[in-house]
Amino acid sequence: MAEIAVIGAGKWGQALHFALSQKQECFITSRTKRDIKNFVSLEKALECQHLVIAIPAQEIREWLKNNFIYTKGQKILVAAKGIEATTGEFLNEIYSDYVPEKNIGFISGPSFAAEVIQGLPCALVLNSTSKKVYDKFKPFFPDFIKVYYSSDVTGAEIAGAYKNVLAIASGICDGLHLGNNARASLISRGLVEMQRFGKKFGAKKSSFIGLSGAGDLFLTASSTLSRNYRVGLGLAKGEKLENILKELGEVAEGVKTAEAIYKLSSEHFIYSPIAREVKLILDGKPPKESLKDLISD
Ligand SMILES: NC(=O)c1ccc[n+]([C@@H]2O[C@H](COP(=O)([O-])OP(=O)(O)OC[C@H]3O[C@@H](n4cnc5c(N)ncnc54)[C@H](O)[C@@H]3O)[C@@H](O)[C@H]2O)c1
Ligand SMILES: O=P(O)(O)OC[C@H](O)CO
Repeated sequence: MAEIAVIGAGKWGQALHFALSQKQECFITSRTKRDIKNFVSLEKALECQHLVIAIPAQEIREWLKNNFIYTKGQKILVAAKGIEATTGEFLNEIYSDYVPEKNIGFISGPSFAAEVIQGLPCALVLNSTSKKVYDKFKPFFPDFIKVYYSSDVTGAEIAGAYKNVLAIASGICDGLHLGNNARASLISRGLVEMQRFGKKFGAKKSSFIGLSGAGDLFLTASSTLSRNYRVGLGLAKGEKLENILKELGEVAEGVKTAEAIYKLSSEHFIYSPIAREVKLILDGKPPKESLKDLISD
């Protein structure tokens, strides 16, 4: 029996499959058949003792409900970064109905799939309340990926999801040609904002200044390799969200996560001005008006 399989063959699933195939055989599966080495059926993938699930945040509840059978005590790594918009639930809350906490971990940190799939150096954090999950998965990773351990699942999840919303804001800022000063201010205020949001849910401060927070935020909010940043660029040009997403053809988790953060911030009275303006812009507010409101706040 193979040891490890990736479920979901999008950009990140394929990059993780490439990385995890360096030291051992690694299977991959997805809902549509792909021409990838070691592509197998879902049934076969689920027989593996170690699973890496790279299905986007907004889809995972339905996918788990319809496809997931947890009978073998598998160890699971969740590779998505997002918060469910309809409920405001974090991924660890959704997965808790299916997988015991001691057998699940969450990947975070700056990691563009396009670079990982070229074997370029990368540092990730494996977040789990059980260090045994880290101990199991760490040996599977290739030498070009350094994997750190953290027990702060909530902090890593919030940081990874929130930075996508801030990357949209940063894309808008650059798309409006507001300059480097403005972008640096936005990113640093964004870091404070996500930390404040995380505190409300019991996240550790240290997660926000490390790889999961600042690391991933600096990466995503300053590169056109980021889908979320590119959504921001399109919005600044006045393009319709629907068209931007169609052209992107890949998931930009920040779009739905902005809704989730807006909902959670309203319910828990958290001051989240940047995420709020991103949500309003996604709903049609002109970006220049948002800027005025942010500065005068
Ligand atoms: N691409 C990156 O650089 C990167 C890096 C780190 C984390 N992530 C995160 O990983 C997740 C996946 O991103 P991606 O880059 O692979 O996106 P993608 O758009 O390239 O692929 C998404 C994949 O999910 C599958 N999928 C979508 N809905 C599904 C459903 N209902 N059932 C089964 N499969 C479904 C699609 O078929 C596709 O293969 C996102 O949460 C993203 O934020 C991406
Ligand atoms: O392309 P994005 O914006 O989904 O970002 C990808 C990763 O999360 C970067 O770490």
